[in-house]
Amino acid sequence: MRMLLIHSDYLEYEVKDRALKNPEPISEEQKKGRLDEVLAVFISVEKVDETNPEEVVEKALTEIKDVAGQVKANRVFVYPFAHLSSELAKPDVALDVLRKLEERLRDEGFEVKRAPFGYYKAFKLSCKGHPLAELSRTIVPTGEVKA
Ligand SMILES: C[C@@H](O)[C@H](N)C(=O)N[C@H]1[C@@H](O)[C@H](n2cnc3c(N)ncnc32)O[C@@H]1CO
Repeated sequence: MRMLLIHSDYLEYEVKDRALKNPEPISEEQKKGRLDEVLAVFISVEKVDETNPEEVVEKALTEIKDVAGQVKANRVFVYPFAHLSSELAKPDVALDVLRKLEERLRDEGFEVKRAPFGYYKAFKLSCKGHPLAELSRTIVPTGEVKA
């Protein structure tokens, strides 16, 4: 899994078109979304993650909690983003991982939104620009090699 974490004044998105034959079903209200004062986490779920998705979710949770603690963010925006890796996991595995990560972040007390999966989306982001505002993390199941 590859994550790009951007501490932001806000992140907002608007669904434009489907990017997969079977995108995630969404309600009318999910077609647009915004969070202010948010840690935006752009995520590519990778093929290697398929060997142990549960472990990758927990490792991603640990990393996000660590960064959120450092930048003092209590809101997280989980944003499916297929452009951080050339070794993408299958969509059904990726969606399951992202849904589980969203759930676990909520368990830990974060206010969480997740952008819809399988769509082209317009988005606006305002990065805060402080030294920890732009970070990346690579996570793999134990025993796998980071590409
Ligand atoms: C396109 C661009 O504007 C938009 N932002 C986009 O990336 N859309 C992606 C993700 O929502 C999702 N998706 C599919 N596979 C994956 C994966 N392995 N990991 C994460 N997302 C995935 O399916 C879409 C097409 O790849």
